[in-house]
Amino acid sequence: MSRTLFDKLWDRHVITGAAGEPQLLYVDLHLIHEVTSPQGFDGLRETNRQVRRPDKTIATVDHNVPTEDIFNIKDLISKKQIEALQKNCAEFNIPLMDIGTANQGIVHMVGPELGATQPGKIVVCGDSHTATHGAFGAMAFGIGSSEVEHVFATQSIWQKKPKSMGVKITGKLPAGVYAKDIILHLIATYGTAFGSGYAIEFYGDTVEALTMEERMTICNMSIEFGAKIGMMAPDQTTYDYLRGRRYAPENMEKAIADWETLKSDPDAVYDTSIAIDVSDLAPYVTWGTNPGMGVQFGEKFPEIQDKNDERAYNYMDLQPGQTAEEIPLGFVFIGSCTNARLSDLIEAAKYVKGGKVPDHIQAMVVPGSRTVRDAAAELGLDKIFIDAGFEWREPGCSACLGMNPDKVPAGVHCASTSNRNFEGRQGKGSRTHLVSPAMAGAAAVNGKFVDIRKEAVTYGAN
Ligand SMILES: CC(C)[C@H](C(=O)O)[C@@H](O)C(=O)O
Ligand code: SF4
Repeated sequence: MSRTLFDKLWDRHVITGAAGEPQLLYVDLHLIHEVTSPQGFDGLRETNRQVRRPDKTIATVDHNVPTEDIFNIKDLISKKQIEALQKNCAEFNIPLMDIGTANQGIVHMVGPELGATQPGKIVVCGDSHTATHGAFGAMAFGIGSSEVEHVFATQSIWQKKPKSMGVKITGKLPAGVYAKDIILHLIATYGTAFGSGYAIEFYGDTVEALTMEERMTICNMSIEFGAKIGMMAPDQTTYDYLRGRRYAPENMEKAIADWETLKSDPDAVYDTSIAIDVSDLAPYVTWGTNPGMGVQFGEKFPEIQDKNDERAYNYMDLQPGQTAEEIPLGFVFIGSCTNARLSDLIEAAKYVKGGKVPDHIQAMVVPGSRTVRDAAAELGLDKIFIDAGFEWREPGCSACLGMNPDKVPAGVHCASTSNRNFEGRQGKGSRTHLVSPAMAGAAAVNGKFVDIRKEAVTYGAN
Protein backbone atom coordinates (compact mmCIF):
# COMPACT_ATOMS: atom_id res chain seq x y z
CA MET A 1 0.00 0.00 0.00
CA SER A 2 1.21 3.51 -0.77
CA ARG A 3 2.52 5.40 2.20
CA THR A 4 3.31 9.00 3.03
CA LEU A 5 6.65 10.08 4.45
CA PHE A 6 4.91 10.32 7.80
CA ASP A 7 3.59 6.72 7.55
CA LYS A 8 7.09 5.50 6.77
CA LEU A 9 8.65 7.33 9.71
CA TRP A 10 5.92 6.10 12.02
CA ASP A 11 6.11 2.46 10.88
CA ARG A 12 9.87 2.38 11.39
CA HIS A 13 9.52 3.20 15.06
CA VAL A 14 6.61 1.15 16.38
CA ILE A 15 7.74 -1.17 19.17
CA THR A 16 4.32 -2.37 20.22
CA GLY A 17 0.63 -1.46 20.13
CA ALA A 18 -2.17 -1.87 17.61
CA ALA A 19 -2.95 0.60 14.83
CA GLY A 20 -5.61 3.07 15.98
CA GLU A 21 -4.51 2.73 19.61
CA PRO A 22 -1.61 4.48 21.33
CA GLN A 23 1.59 2.81 20.15
CA LEU A 24 5.01 2.67 21.76
CA LEU A 25 7.59 4.37 19.54
CA TYR A 26 11.36 4.18 19.72
CA VAL A 27 13.07 7.55 20.23
CA ASP A 28 16.34 8.16 18.36
CA LEU A 29 17.20 11.55 19.80
CA HIS A 30 16.08 13.18 23.04
CA LEU A 31 16.95 16.87 23.26
CA ILE A 32 16.59 18.53 26.63
CA HIS A 33 16.84 22.01 28.10
CA GLU A 34 16.83 23.47 31.59
CA VAL A 35 13.14 24.34 31.80
CA THR A 36 11.38 21.02 31.21
CA SER A 37 13.97 18.45 32.33
CA PRO A 38 14.40 18.88 36.14
CA GLN A 39 11.21 16.96 37.04
CA GLY A 40 12.23 14.02 34.86
CA PHE A 41 15.61 13.75 36.53
CA ASP A 42 13.99 14.01 39.97
CA GLY A 43 11.63 11.20 39.00
CA LEU A 44 14.54 8.99 37.99
CA ARG A 45 16.35 9.64 41.25
CA GLU A 46 13.27 8.92 43.36
CA THR A 47 12.89 5.51 41.77
CA ASN A 48 16.56 4.76 41.44
CA ARG A 49 16.60 4.57 37.65
CA GLN A 50 19.15 5.68 35.07
CA VAL A 51 18.88 7.47 31.75
CA ARG A 52 18.64 4.50 29.42
CA ARG A 53 20.54 6.05 26.48
CA PRO A 54 22.61 9.06 27.53
CA ASP A 55 24.32 8.69 24.14
CA LYS A 56 21.00 9.52 22.47
CA THR A 57 20.36 12.49 24.73
CA ILE A 58 21.76 16.00 24.27
CA ALA A 59 21.31 18.89 26.67
CA THR A 60 21.34 22.63 26.01
CA VAL A 61 20.85 25.75 28.13
CA ASP A 62 18.81 28.36 26.35
CA HIS A 63 15.66 29.82 27.89
CA ASN A 64 17.16 31.30 31.02
CA VAL A 65 20.63 32.34 29.96
CA PRO A 66 21.51 36.02 30.09
CA THR A 67 22.71 37.37 26.75
CA GLU A 68 25.00 40.05 28.15
CA ASP A 69 26.98 38.89 31.17
CA ILE A 70 26.46 35.19 30.48
CA PHE A 71 27.94 33.73 33.66
CA ASN A 72 26.18 36.20 35.91
CA ILE A 73 22.68 34.74 36.30
CA LYS A 74 20.88 37.13 38.60
CA ASP A 75 17.39 35.64 38.62
CA LEU A 76 17.23 32.94 41.30
CA ILE A 77 14.83 30.62 39.48
CA SER A 78 16.90 30.84 36.30
CA LYS A 79 20.07 30.14 38.24
CA LYS A 80 18.47 27.16 39.97
CA GLN A 81 17.26 25.65 36.69
CA ILE A 82 20.60 26.04 34.97
CA GLU A 83 22.58 24.68 37.89
CA ALA A 84 20.18 21.75 38.17
CA LEU A 85 20.75 20.88 34.51
CA GLN A 86 24.53 21.09 34.91
CA LYS A 87 24.38 18.82 37.95
CA ASN A 88 21.93 16.38 36.32
CA CYS A 89 23.97 16.07 33.14
CA ALA A 90 27.10 15.33 35.15
CA GLU A 91 25.27 12.76 37.30
CA PHE A 92 23.53 10.99 34.39
CA ASN A 93 26.40 11.30 31.95
CA ILE A 94 24.61 13.43 29.36
CA PRO A 95 26.53 15.72 26.98
CA LEU A 96 25.71 19.34 27.82
CA MET A 97 26.32 22.24 25.46
CA ASP A 98 26.95 24.50 28.41
CA ILE A 99 27.07 28.27 28.77
CA GLY A 100 30.23 29.68 27.26
CA THR A 101 31.07 26.55 25.24
CA ALA A 102 31.42 26.50 21.46
CA ASN A 103 28.09 24.73 20.96
CA GLN A 104 25.93 26.78 23.29
CA GLY A 105 22.62 27.75 21.74
CA ILE A 106 18.88 27.29 21.46
CA VAL A 107 18.00 23.62 21.49
CA HIS A 108 16.41 23.70 18.02
CA MET A 109 19.53 25.26 16.57
CA VAL A 110 22.02 23.00 18.29
CA GLY A 111 20.56 19.60 17.27
CA PRO A 112 20.91 20.38 13.54
CA GLU A 113 24.24 22.17 13.93
CA LEU A 114 25.73 19.11 15.60
CA GLY A 115 24.33 16.88 12.86
CA ALA A 116 22.37 14.98 15.53
CA THR A 117 19.07 15.81 13.83
CA GLN A 118 18.88 13.42 10.87
CA PRO A 119 16.40 12.03 8.36
CA GLY A 120 14.45 9.02 9.59
CA LYS A 121 14.85 9.76 13.29
CA ILE A 122 12.22 10.34 15.91
CA VAL A 123 13.35 13.46 17.75
CA VAL A 124 11.58 14.57 20.91
CA CYS A 125 12.11 17.42 23.34
CA GLY A 126 10.11 18.96 26.16
CA ASP A 127 9.49 21.96 23.97
CA SER A 128 6.70 22.82 21.57
CA HIS A 129 8.97 23.98 18.74
CA THR A 130 10.55 20.57 18.33
CA ALA A 131 8.81 20.27 14.95
CA THR A 132 11.71 22.38 13.66
CA HIS A 133 13.76 19.19 13.27
CA GLY A 134 11.16 17.80 10.87
CA ALA A 135 12.85 19.92 8.20
CA PHE A 136 15.39 17.07 7.94
CA GLY A 137 12.83 14.37 7.20
CA ALA A 138 12.70 13.44 10.87
CA MET A 139 9.52 12.96 12.87
CA ALA A 140 9.94 15.50 15.62
CA PHE A 141 7.50 16.65 18.27
CA GLY A 142 7.29 18.35 21.63
CA ILE A 143 6.52 16.30 24.74
CA GLY A 144 5.41 17.10 28.30
CA SER A 145 7.54 16.91 31.44
CA SER A 146 6.21 13.50 32.53
CA GLU A 147 6.93 12.17 29.04
CA VAL A 148 10.48 13.50 29.36
CA GLU A 149 10.90 11.20 32.36
CA HIS A 150 9.45 8.29 30.37
CA VAL A 151 11.89 8.87 27.52
CA PHE A 152 14.78 9.17 29.97
CA ALA A 153 13.92 5.81 31.49
CA THR A 154 12.86 3.85 28.41
CA GLN A 155 14.04 5.67 25.25
CA SER A 156 10.50 5.29 23.97
CA ILE A 157 7.19 7.12 24.02
CA TRP A 158 3.50 6.28 23.72
CA GLN A 159 1.71 8.16 20.96
CA LYS A 160 -1.57 7.89 19.11
CA LYS A 161 -0.95 8.38 15.43
CA PRO A 162 -2.24 11.76 14.23
CA LYS A 163 -3.86 12.19 10.82
CA SER A 164 -1.73 13.35 7.91
CA MET A 165 -1.91 16.64 6.04
CA GLY A 166 -0.13 17.55 2.84
CA VAL A 167 0.69 21.22 2.33
CA LYS A 168 1.85 21.80 -1.23
CA ILE A 169 3.81 25.02 -1.76
CA THR A 170 4.61 26.10 -5.30
CA GLY A 171 6.00 29.16 -7.04
CA LYS A 172 9.12 31.30 -6.80
CA LEU A 173 9.29 33.64 -3.81
CA PRO A 174 9.49 37.31 -4.87
CA ALA A 175 12.51 39.33 -3.69
CA GLY A 176 12.03 40.52 -0.11
CA VAL A 177 9.68 37.63 0.71
CA TYR A 178 10.92 34.74 2.83
CA ALA A 179 10.15 31.35 4.36
CA LYS A 180 8.79 33.20 7.39
CA ASP A 181 6.21 34.88 5.19
CA ILE A 182 5.13 31.51 3.79
CA ILE A 183 4.32 30.08 7.20
CA LEU A 184 2.73 33.32 8.43
CA HIS A 185 0.61 33.29 5.27
CA LEU A 186 -0.51 29.71 5.86
CA ILE A 187 -1.45 30.50 9.46
CA ALA A 188 -3.23 33.76 8.55
CA THR A 189 -5.15 32.04 5.74
CA TYR A 190 -6.21 28.82 7.43
CA GLY A 191 -6.05 29.71 11.14
CA THR A 192 -3.99 28.70 14.16
CA ALA A 193 -6.00 25.53 14.77
CA PHE A 194 -5.97 24.20 11.20
CA GLY A 195 -3.18 21.70 11.82
CA SER A 196 -4.59 20.44 15.09
CA GLY A 197 -4.55 16.63 15.19
CA TYR A 198 -2.37 16.37 12.07
CA ALA A 199 1.21 15.65 11.15
CA ILE A 200 1.98 18.01 8.27
CA GLU A 201 4.23 17.31 5.32
CA PHE A 202 5.29 20.45 3.43
CA TYR A 203 6.27 19.72 -0.15
CA GLY A 204 6.33 21.21 -3.64
CA ASP A 205 8.87 23.03 -5.80
CA THR A 206 9.15 25.99 -3.40
CA VAL A 207 10.10 23.67 -0.54
CA GLU A 208 12.64 21.85 -2.69
CA ALA A 209 14.31 25.17 -3.53
CA LEU A 210 14.61 26.26 0.12
CA THR A 211 17.83 25.97 2.13
CA MET A 212 17.83 23.89 5.32
CA GLU A 213 17.66 27.06 7.37
CA GLU A 214 14.57 28.24 5.52
CA ARG A 215 12.98 24.81 5.81
CA MET A 216 13.52 24.91 9.57
CA THR A 217 11.74 28.27 9.81
CA ILE A 218 8.63 26.74 8.26
CA CYS A 219 8.66 23.51 10.27
CA ASN A 220 9.37 25.51 13.44
CA MET A 221 6.02 27.27 13.21
CA SER A 222 3.98 24.12 12.51
CA ILE A 223 2.91 24.41 16.13
CA GLU A 224 1.55 27.92 15.55
CA PHE A 225 -0.41 26.32 12.68
CA GLY A 226 -1.86 23.90 15.24
CA ALA A 227 0.24 20.82 14.39
CA LYS A 228 2.70 19.15 16.73
CA ILE A 229 4.57 17.68 13.77
CA GLY A 230 5.77 19.33 10.56
CA MET A 231 8.16 17.66 8.14
CA MET A 232 9.80 17.76 4.74
CA ALA A 233 11.33 14.93 2.74
CA PRO A 234 15.14 14.82 2.85
CA ASP A 235 17.08 15.52 -0.35
CA GLN A 236 20.50 16.58 -1.55
CA THR A 237 20.17 19.90 0.34
CA THR A 238 19.67 17.92 3.55
CA TYR A 239 22.61 15.60 2.93
CA ASP A 240 24.94 18.48 2.01
CA TYR A 241 23.99 20.27 5.23
CA LEU A 242 24.69 17.23 7.39
CA ARG A 243 27.92 15.99 5.82
CA GLY A 244 30.92 16.51 8.07
CA ARG A 245 29.02 17.53 11.20
CA ARG A 246 29.97 16.06 14.56
CA TYR A 247 27.18 13.47 14.86
CA ALA A 248 26.69 12.87 11.12
CA PRO A 249 26.80 9.17 10.17
CA GLU A 250 30.29 7.81 9.59
CA ASN A 251 29.17 6.16 6.40
CA MET A 252 27.21 8.94 4.73
CA GLU A 253 26.68 7.04 1.46
CA LYS A 254 25.05 4.15 3.26
CA ALA A 255 22.90 6.54 5.27
CA ILE A 256 21.86 8.46 2.15
CA ALA A 257 20.85 5.23 0.39
CA ASP A 258 18.40 4.66 3.23
CA TRP A 259 17.29 8.31 3.51
CA GLU A 260 16.42 8.30 -0.20
CA THR A 261 13.50 6.01 0.61
CA LEU A 262 12.06 8.62 2.99
CA LYS A 263 9.57 10.29 0.69
CA SER A 264 5.86 9.98 0.16
CA ASP A 265 4.98 7.46 -2.55
CA PRO A 266 3.67 9.21 -5.68
CA ASP A 267 0.15 7.89 -5.17
CA ALA A 268 0.08 8.24 -1.38
CA VAL A 269 -2.95 10.11 -0.04
CA TYR A 270 -3.04 12.55 2.87
CA ASP A 271 -6.10 12.75 5.11
CA THR A 272 -6.27 16.45 4.25
CA SER A 273 -4.52 18.40 1.51
CA ILE A 274 -4.09 22.09 0.80
CA ALA A 275 -2.00 23.98 -1.75
CA ILE A 276 -0.69 27.53 -1.98
CA ASP A 277 1.23 29.45 -4.60
CA VAL A 278 3.75 31.97 -3.29
CA SER A 279 4.65 33.79 -6.53
CA ASP A 280 2.73 36.91 -5.50
CA LEU A 281 3.23 36.74 -1.76
CA ALA A 282 4.13 39.95 0.12
CA PRO A 283 6.02 40.29 3.42
CA TYR A 284 3.80 39.60 6.43
CA VAL A 285 3.32 41.67 9.58
CA THR A 286 1.11 40.50 12.44
CA TRP A 287 -1.08 43.13 14.05
CA GLY A 288 -2.73 41.02 16.80
CA THR A 289 -2.08 38.56 19.59
CA ASN A 290 -1.96 35.25 17.77
CA PRO A 291 0.25 34.35 14.81
CA GLY A 292 -2.77 34.13 12.48
CA MET A 293 -3.63 37.80 13.01
CA GLY A 294 -1.40 39.06 10.22
CA VAL A 295 -1.64 40.90 6.91
CA GLN A 296 0.51 41.19 3.83
CA PHE A 297 2.39 44.47 3.68
CA GLY A 298 0.16 47.21 2.30
CA GLU A 299 -3.09 45.57 3.39
CA LYS A 300 -5.26 47.25 5.99
CA PHE A 301 -5.81 45.56 9.36
CA PRO A 302 -9.15 43.73 9.21
CA GLU A 303 -12.52 44.68 10.65
CA ILE A 304 -13.40 43.35 14.10
CA GLN A 305 -15.27 40.06 13.69
CA ASP A 306 -15.38 38.69 17.21
CA LYS A 307 -14.39 39.17 20.85
CA ASN A 308 -10.86 37.89 20.15
CA ASP A 309 -10.25 40.57 17.54
CA GLU A 310 -11.63 43.22 19.86
CA ARG A 311 -9.42 42.12 22.70
CA ALA A 312 -6.37 41.92 20.43
CA TYR A 313 -6.89 45.44 19.07
CA ASN A 314 -7.31 46.77 22.61
CA TYR A 315 -4.17 45.02 23.84
CA MET A 316 -2.13 46.15 20.85
CA ASP A 317 -3.65 49.66 20.89
CA LEU A 318 -4.28 49.46 17.15
CA GLN A 319 -7.38 49.97 14.97
CA PRO A 320 -8.96 48.17 12.03
CA GLY A 321 -8.12 49.95 8.79
CA GLN A 322 -4.61 50.95 9.88
CA THR A 323 -1.56 49.61 8.02
CA ALA A 324 1.76 48.19 9.21
CA GLU A 325 3.51 51.49 8.45
CA GLU A 326 1.46 53.15 11.19
CA ILE A 327 2.65 50.83 13.97
CA PRO A 328 4.69 52.96 16.41
CA LEU A 329 7.70 50.67 16.86
CA GLY A 330 9.94 51.00 19.91
CA PHE A 331 11.86 47.71 19.80
CA VAL A 332 13.36 45.36 17.24
CA PHE A 333 14.30 41.81 18.17
CA ILE A 334 16.22 39.64 15.72
CA GLY A 335 16.53 36.26 17.37
CA SER A 336 14.82 32.96 18.36
CA CYS A 337 14.78 29.40 17.04
CA THR A 338 12.58 30.55 14.15
CA ASN A 339 14.91 33.12 12.64
CA ALA A 340 18.32 33.51 14.28
CA ARG A 341 20.39 31.39 11.91
CA LEU A 342 23.26 32.68 9.81
CA SER A 343 21.20 33.27 6.66
CA ASP A 344 18.65 35.20 8.75
CA LEU A 345 21.35 37.53 10.04
CA ILE A 346 22.79 37.91 6.54
CA GLU A 347 19.40 38.91 5.13
CA ALA A 348 18.70 41.34 7.99
CA ALA A 349 22.18 42.89 7.66
CA LYS A 350 21.56 43.66 3.98
CA TYR A 351 18.86 46.10 5.02
CA VAL A 352 20.69 47.41 8.09
CA LYS A 353 24.05 48.11 6.46
CA GLY A 354 24.84 51.80 6.39
CA GLY A 355 21.67 52.77 8.23
CA LYS A 356 21.14 54.13 11.77
CA VAL A 357 18.64 52.94 14.33
CA PRO A 358 16.77 56.06 15.55
CA ASP A 359 16.79 56.96 19.24
CA HIS A 360 13.21 55.86 19.87
CA ILE A 361 14.05 52.24 18.99
CA GLN A 362 15.98 49.69 20.99
CA ALA A 363 17.30 47.05 18.60
CA MET A 364 19.08 43.81 19.37
CA VAL A 365 20.46 40.86 17.48
CA VAL A 366 20.64 37.64 19.45
CA PRO A 367 22.22 34.88 17.35
CA GLY A 368 20.53 31.56 18.11
CA SER A 369 23.78 29.80 18.84
CA ARG A 370 27.44 30.49 19.39
CA THR A 371 28.18 28.76 16.10
CA VAL A 372 26.00 31.32 14.32
CA ARG A 373 27.41 34.18 16.37
CA ASP A 374 30.99 33.26 15.47
CA ALA A 375 30.18 32.65 11.80
CA ALA A 376 28.36 35.98 11.58
CA ALA A 377 31.29 37.80 13.16
CA GLU A 378 33.58 36.13 10.67
CA LEU A 379 31.50 37.79 7.91
CA GLY A 380 31.64 41.15 9.68
CA LEU A 381 27.91 41.17 10.40
CA ASP A 382 28.49 42.09 14.04
CA LYS A 383 30.10 45.33 12.89
CA ILE A 384 27.24 46.13 10.51
CA PHE A 385 24.69 45.73 13.28
CA ILE A 386 26.73 47.52 15.97
CA ASP A 387 27.58 50.45 13.67
CA ALA A 388 23.88 50.87 12.98
CA GLY A 389 23.11 51.00 16.71
CA PHE A 390 22.04 47.42 17.41
CA GLU A 391 23.09 45.52 20.51
CA TRP A 392 25.01 42.40 19.53
CA ARG A 393 24.22 39.77 22.15
CA GLU A 394 25.32 36.31 23.27
CA PRO A 395 23.16 33.34 22.17
CA GLY A 396 19.93 32.23 23.86
CA CYS A 397 16.14 32.42 23.65
CA SER A 398 16.39 36.01 24.88
CA ALA A 399 13.38 38.25 24.24
CA CYS A 400 11.46 35.49 22.44
CA LEU A 401 9.86 34.92 25.83
CA GLY A 402 10.17 36.61 29.18
CA MET A 403 12.24 34.00 31.04
CA ASN A 404 15.51 35.94 31.16
CA PRO A 405 16.52 39.60 31.55
CA ASP A 406 15.71 40.49 27.88
CA LYS A 407 12.21 41.88 27.82
CA VAL A 408 10.20 44.28 25.72
CA PRO A 409 8.82 46.98 28.05
CA ALA A 410 5.06 47.23 28.65
CA GLY A 411 3.19 49.08 25.92
CA VAL A 412 6.13 49.00 23.51
CA HIS A 413 5.65 47.64 19.97
CA CYS A 414 8.33 45.19 18.90
CA ALA A 415 9.19 43.98 15.41
CA SER A 416 10.20 40.43 16.23
CA THR A 417 11.56 37.53 14.18
CA SER A 418 10.22 35.02 16.74
CA ASN A 419 7.14 32.80 16.45
CA ARG A 420 4.63 33.90 19.10
CA ASN A 421 2.90 37.23 19.61
CA PHE A 422 0.71 36.27 22.58
CA GLU A 423 -0.16 38.83 25.25
CA GLY A 424 2.86 39.34 27.47
CA ARG A 425 5.01 36.90 25.51
CA GLN A 426 8.03 39.21 25.31
CA GLY A 427 7.45 40.73 28.73
CA LYS A 428 4.41 42.00 30.63
CA GLY A 429 2.36 44.31 28.40
CA SER A 430 4.71 43.87 25.42
CA ARG A 431 3.26 44.18 21.90
CA THR A 432 4.79 41.78 19.41
CA HIS A 433 4.68 42.01 15.60
CA LEU A 434 5.98 38.86 13.90
CA VAL A 435 8.03 39.44 10.75
CA SER A 436 10.96 38.07 8.75
CA PRO A 437 14.52 39.08 9.69
CA ALA A 438 14.77 41.33 6.62
CA MET A 439 11.57 43.15 7.62
CA ALA A 440 12.88 43.54 11.17
CA GLY A 441 16.27 44.84 10.00
CA ALA A 442 14.69 47.35 7.62
CA ALA A 443 12.21 48.46 10.29
CA ALA A 444 15.04 49.13 12.74
CA VAL A 445 16.93 51.55 10.50
CA ASN A 446 13.80 53.18 9.08
CA GLY A 447 12.16 53.65 12.49
CA LYS A 448 9.01 51.89 11.24
CA PHE A 449 7.89 49.02 9.04
CA VAL A 450 8.67 49.61 5.38
CA ASP A 451 8.06 47.74 2.16
CA ILE A 452 11.35 45.89 1.72
CA ARG A 453 10.42 44.95 -1.82
CA LYS A 454 11.18 48.55 -2.81
CA GLU A 455 14.85 49.20 -3.50
CA ALA A 456 14.76 52.62 -1.86
CA VAL A 457 14.44 51.26 1.64
CA THR A 458 17.54 49.08 1.50
CA TYR A 459 20.84 50.52 2.60
CA GLY A 460 23.79 49.11 0.71
CA ALA A 461 21.88 45.95 -0.13
CA ASN A 462 23.95 43.54 -2.10
C1 LIG B 1 9.63 26.88 27.89
C2 LIG B 1 9.17 25.93 26.83
C3 LIG B 1 8.53 24.76 27.49
C4 LIG B 1 8.31 26.61 25.78
C5 LIG B 1 7.77 25.66 24.72
O1 LIG B 1 7.37 24.53 24.97
O2 LIG B 1 7.68 26.01 23.58
C6 LIG B 1 9.09 27.71 25.08
O3 LIG B 1 10.18 27.23 24.36
C7 LIG B 1 8.21 28.51 24.17
O4 LIG B 1 8.59 28.78 23.05
O5 LIG B 1 7.11 28.87 24.61
S1 SF4 C 1 13.63 30.66 21.04
FE1 SF4 C 1 11.55 31.02 21.73
S2 SF4 C 1 10.30 29.53 20.67
FE2 SF4 C 1 12.40 28.86 20.51
S3 SF4 C 1 12.68 27.43 22.19
FE3 SF4 C 1 13.34 29.47 22.90
S4 SF4 C 1 11.53 30.34 23.86
FE4 SF4 C 1 10.82 28.60 22.64
